[in-house]
Parts: sequence; structure tokens; C-alpha cells
Amino acid sequence: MFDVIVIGGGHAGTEAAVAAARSGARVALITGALEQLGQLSCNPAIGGIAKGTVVREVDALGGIMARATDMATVQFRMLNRGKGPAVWAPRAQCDRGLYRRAVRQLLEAQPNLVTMQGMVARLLFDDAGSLASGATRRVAGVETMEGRRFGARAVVLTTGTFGRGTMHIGTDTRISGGRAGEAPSVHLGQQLDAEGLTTERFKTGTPPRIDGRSVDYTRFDRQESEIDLFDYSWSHFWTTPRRTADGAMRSPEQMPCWVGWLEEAGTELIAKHINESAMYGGAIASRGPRYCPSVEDKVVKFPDKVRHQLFLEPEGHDTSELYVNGLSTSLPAPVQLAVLRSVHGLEDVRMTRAGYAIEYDYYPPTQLWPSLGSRAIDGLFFAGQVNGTTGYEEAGGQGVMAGLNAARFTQEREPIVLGRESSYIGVLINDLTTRGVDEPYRLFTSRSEFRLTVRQDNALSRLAPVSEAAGLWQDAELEVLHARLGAVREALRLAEATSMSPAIADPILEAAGTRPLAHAVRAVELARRSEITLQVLFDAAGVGAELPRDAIVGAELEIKYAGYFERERLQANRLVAQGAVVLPPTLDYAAMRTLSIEARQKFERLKPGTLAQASAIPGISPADLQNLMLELRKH
Ligand SMILES: Cc1cc2nc3c(=O)[nH]c(=O)nc-3n(C[C@H](O)[C@H](O)[C@H](O)COP(=O)(O)OP(=O)(O)OC[C@H]3O[C@@H](n4cnc5c(N)ncnc54)[C@H](O)[C@@H]3O)c2cc1C
Ligand SMILES: NC(=O)c1ccc[n+]([C@@H]2O[C@H](COP(=O)([O-])OP(=O)(O)OC[C@H]3O[C@@H](n4cnc5c(N)ncnc54)[C@H](O)[C@@H]3O)[C@@H](O)[C@H]2O)c1
Repeated sequence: MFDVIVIGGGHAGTEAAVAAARSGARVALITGALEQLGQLSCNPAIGGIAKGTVVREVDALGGIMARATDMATVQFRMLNRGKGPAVWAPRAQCDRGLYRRAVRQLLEAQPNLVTMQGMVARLLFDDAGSLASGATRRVAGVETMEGRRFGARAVVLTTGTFGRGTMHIGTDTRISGGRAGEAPSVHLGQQLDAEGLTTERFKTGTPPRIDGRSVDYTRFDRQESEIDLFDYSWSHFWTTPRRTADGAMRSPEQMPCWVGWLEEAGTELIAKHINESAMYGGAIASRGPRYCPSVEDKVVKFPDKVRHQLFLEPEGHDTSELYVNGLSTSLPAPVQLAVLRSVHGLEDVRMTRAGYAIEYDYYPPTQLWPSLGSRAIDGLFFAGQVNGTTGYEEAGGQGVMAGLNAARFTQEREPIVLGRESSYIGVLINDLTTRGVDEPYRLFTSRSEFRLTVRQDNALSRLAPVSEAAGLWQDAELEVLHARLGAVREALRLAEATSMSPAIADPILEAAGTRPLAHAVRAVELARRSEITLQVLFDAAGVGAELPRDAIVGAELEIKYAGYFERERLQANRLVAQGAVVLPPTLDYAAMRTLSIEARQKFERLKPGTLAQASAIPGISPADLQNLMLELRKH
């Protein structure tokens, strides 16, 4: 008997299992193939715009994604570097094999957690759900295809793209599978249909891979890694052997990326064969991710663009295979090869694997509570691609919260729901459970009202209070965590306390093209200037050498954008105060005549957990919210 069983060992499942185990639950993770734990289904890149912030949030909640990435990075870029640190976005490409092994190693190092191989065929139920939740059933365990049965008080379902997955290459090739080379999950979906859960279909796609030994690299621009400037996980600053005592990096050897172009010859080929593409030839009807478009989409939707950028990304040290980023496609394999060979430098290329599209089941996430628990079946939680999202990071973020709340469910503790003002994970889950999805959901900075205060550099200070209160850390980790947070405070104190004389500051100011000093000022005042970094000031004044760079950048951002942050914080506080008002699931919205009919219907159907969630439902007006507050007072 386990407290929590997690079905699936992708990015949602592995995080869910760790979060539940860290919460004190006895956890089993059951997945199709143990060798594939943590498999990066598509490109081996972790992070990017908004997603990089989620990786750090997962890390601040005790997750493993950041640690695994740090152990496997072979190429790193800080995106948006030109735009100022408030919107910097870390993106790491990993050695695919190293990443998988790192995930497995981290899982096996986790107390309270066992991993097992097996395809879950069905859930086991107790008859009744609890009266309070209104659920019709309560989950009691799982049974695998081989007939092994395991009892559990909560189950987290994270089966990704495997739910009745069908892969397509061109219009004629259709293969049943969850991912290239892996079987789909069929029985579980049939059972959930029979239980009355709503199921829908989405699609996604992946590009072909090529043999790096058949590439003429002289025709591509070489892009080096910026690795020495960054660690994803806060824990690496202090505890692990990733850095040597003098701060040098001990990551895997870095590999270059190659930037090239799909030219007119390639786009013409795609246009000519467009009806043979699975997506355009009618083989697939379901909707795909708008923001991870296939190359067919790009050619059809942007016909005036004669060329499209491609990145050849290394798959790892143990292989010469390259991932062709930008060329996701479901054209027939011979057409894919011809398109590849139209690219300058790929004239003689060997295609090692064809790209394909995949259609899979997802469960519209408005069927969930904000805890990610099912409204229909007590103790059943959903996370990852099955909730209609796309992306490893979106999956990981949901996984942590589902695992945490599944454990808390078994411990009869209140679920933890992150606010929109606290994190991108809060925005993601709030959007999913209140608004639902009509295309695969991907995070962007624009989805957050608080994108200046919710940044990649301050994830730990935002979420450590949550993870600490939830009891996710061991004592030694807490010590490191407090030291890490203390470093930002110390950098801020030093900025206030350090006086910069004209003799020290002027060479820096002149080099940056900003006006020199008339008299000595505090470092904090100079750090407000957009051209000047706090690190440069500290280096010149000979202070702060013991502080991690990241803490100094975090302090600098707090100084530079203090005015904006203050405004967002006030707004966030208002939202928290108002939004925290709890709406019990037993409220009879149909009887609330002061609400509009649309509001009554939507509240009845979606059962928002708090006023903040009620306000995020599309179509709900400020008048409805005011009236709802008045109705609540009558209760
Ligand atoms: C071809 C392809 C292309 C993709 N391209 C992109 C992209 O460009 N951009 C992007 O953001 N995302 C892309 N994705 C999606 C990305 O892979 C997912 O968002 C991410 O992996 C989701 O993580 P997950 O944990 O929800 O599911 P997955 O990573 O799919 O993991 C599911 C896990 O569940 C296990 N499993 C399934 N059924 C069962 C069962 N019945 N019993 C036990 N275990 C089971 C599987 O073995 C697997 O370990 C792509 C996916 C595919 C397949
Ligand atoms: N079809 C799908 O649903 C699908 C497929 C693959 C990946 N993904 C997801 O997308 C995310 C990462 O994708 P991504 O980063 O390739 O795309 P992205 O669109 O997030 O890329 C972000 C930015 O990185 C730039 N970029 C891409 N490759 C680069 C490189 N090698 N060097 C420097 N800059 C580069 C791009 O120009 C873009 O501006 C992951 O979360 C992954 O799960 C989804």
C-alpha cells in the first residue's frame, strides 16, 4: 500500500513523485520504461522565455528539473540579454542521455520513493467519493497490464502524449504509439471515458534528426555556449561539485550550436507538397500548438517570408545526431529529406529519423480543482500534457503541485494553491483550471500580470516561504537555502553601505558613457543608472567577492526597478487580499439572482475555489464579482 502512486515518468510524473515524497508520503512511480525516465520527447532544451522562470520555480519547490539540467547542459544561452535583466530568460540544451540519467539518479536518491516499470491499464476505485467534494468515486490504486495491483490513497495521472497516441508521417503512414518507438496507453483512456470524464484530442510534432557527420559546417554560423555565467539550481552555489572552489564550472564539456536558414528552395518544396502533410492533407483534425508551429504552418501562414531560421542542436556527447530546430513537420519522409537537402550545408545530409506529428488524448482541465485534483473522482490528480499543455517546464510545474497536493490529500491537509502574483506556475494552473484550453497551452511572459516582480532570478525568494512551510526541505538544505537568500540581502546591504569615490567610479562611468561624479556617492545610487551593473561597482570597490553573481544581479534588479516593483507589489497585495476569499464548493450559484445568467452558469460549472479564481473566468464582470461578495455575506 502506498500513499501516492504516480502514473508516468515524464516531466510531470517525476516532479510529482519527488514533491509527494518530500511531503512525507510513501510514493511509487510506475512508468512504461524505466530507461526512459525523464526522456525529453522532442528537443533536448530546457527553459526559454517564461519557461526558464518555471524551471527555477520548480527548483524552489524542491523539484529536480533544474538540478538535472545543470548536470546535463552542453550549450547555454541567456535569451533577451539585450533587453535588460528583468526579462532575461535562461535556456539550456542538454545531452539527452545525461539528462535522463540525471533524472533517474535524482529519483533514486529520494527517500520514500520507489520506481517501477509497467503500463497502468486501469485505476482501482472505492465506491463513494466524499460528500463535501460531490465526487462520485474515490481512487484506491492501480492495476498494470501484467495484472499487478498496487493500492494507494491518491493517484497522479501524468501520461503525456501517450493517451491513445497516433503518430503520423505524411497522409499514409499512421503508427500507434506514445512517442517514437514506444507503445501508447489505450486502456486507461477507455476506462476514464466510461467514468464520464471529458476527453479531447490535441496534436504536436517534432522535426527530423540528422547525422552531424554529413553536415558542411562551413555554411552555418557557429554559436558558442555562455555556460560559465549561470546555474539553474540554487543548490549548486553551495553544495554540489558542479563548481570548483574558485567558482569555475564543472559541467559537461560544452558543444556549439549551428545557425542556418531554410531558403526559398525549401519553402517552395514544402508549398508544393503541402497536401501530403499529415496536418494539411486531412489526416489530423485536432489542434496543435500555435507557438511551436510546424514548418508547414510557417510556410502557409507567412507566405511572404522567404526564409526561416534553423538551429542545428547537438543531441549529446555520445552521438553525432543533431536536432533540426525550426523544422517540425509531418510531410512524407522523402519530402523531408529533400527539404533538408535544400538547406545550404545540408546538400549531402543523412536523415537519421523522420519528423512526425502525434495526436493524443487530453482532459480539459476545467474538470479539475485548483489543487489539480479531479472534481469527479476523489484522490485522482492530473498533471502535464494530459491537461492540455505543451512543454517540459509546464509539465514539471504542474507535476510539483499535483504531487504536493496528492500527498496533502492523503494527509488530510489543505491543498496549496499558488497565486498568480507569486509565480508562473500559479498563472499556469489558474489559467488551466478556470479558463480551460482551446489549443495546447504554452506559457509566455504576457500571460502574467506580474512579470516584473515574477522573474527567474527571484524564484527562490518568492517560493521558499511556501516550500519551507510545506516541510519540503531537509535541515541541511534549509541551511543552504537561507544562506542563498541571505546573499541577496547582503548584496543590497553592501550596495547601501559602499561609498564610491570619483577616483574609483569615474573610469567605470566613462567607459559606460555616463556622466562622472562630482563627489562620492553610495553604490546603490550608481546602480540605478541603466548602463552600470552592481557587479562592476562591487569589483571596483573590492567588496562582495564571496557573493554569487546571481545574488548580485537579483539585488541590482531590485535597485533598478524599485518603482515598478512597488506598483506591482501593491497590486499583488490587493489581489491577494481580495482573491483569498474562499468560495465553498457547496455554494448554490443558481439561486444567486443578483448575478448575470452567464456568471451563474459558469460558477456552477467551474466551481471556482476563491474569489481570485472567479475573477479570472472569461466573461465575468466586475459587477458580478461585487454581487458575489454581497451574496457571500448573506451566507
Ligand atoms: C513528437 C513530440 C514532439 C513534441 N514537441 C514539443 C515541442 O516542440 N515543444 C514542447 O513544448 N513540447 C513538445 N512536446 C511535448 C513535450 O514532450 C511534453 O510537453 C512533455 O514531455 C510533457 O511531459 P509529461 O510529463 O506530461 O508527459 P511525457 O513526457 O509524455 O511523459 C509521459 C510518461 O508517462 C508514461 N506513461 C504513459 N502512459 C502510461 C501508463 N498507462 N502507465 C504507465 N506509464 C505511462 C510514459 O512512459 C512517459 O514516461 C512534444 C512531444 C512529442 C511526443
Ligand atoms: N511541438 C511541441 O509542442 C514542442 C516541440 C519541441 C519543444 N517544445 C517545447 O518548447 C520548449 C523549448 O523549445 P525551443 O527553445 O526550441 O523553442 P522556443 O520557441 O521556446 O525558442 C525560444 C527562443 O530561443 C531561440 N532559440 C532556439 N534555438 C536556439 C539556439 N539553439 N540558440 C539560441 N537561441 C535559440 C528561438 O529563436 C526563440 O527566440 C520546451 O519547453 C519544449 O518542451 C514543444
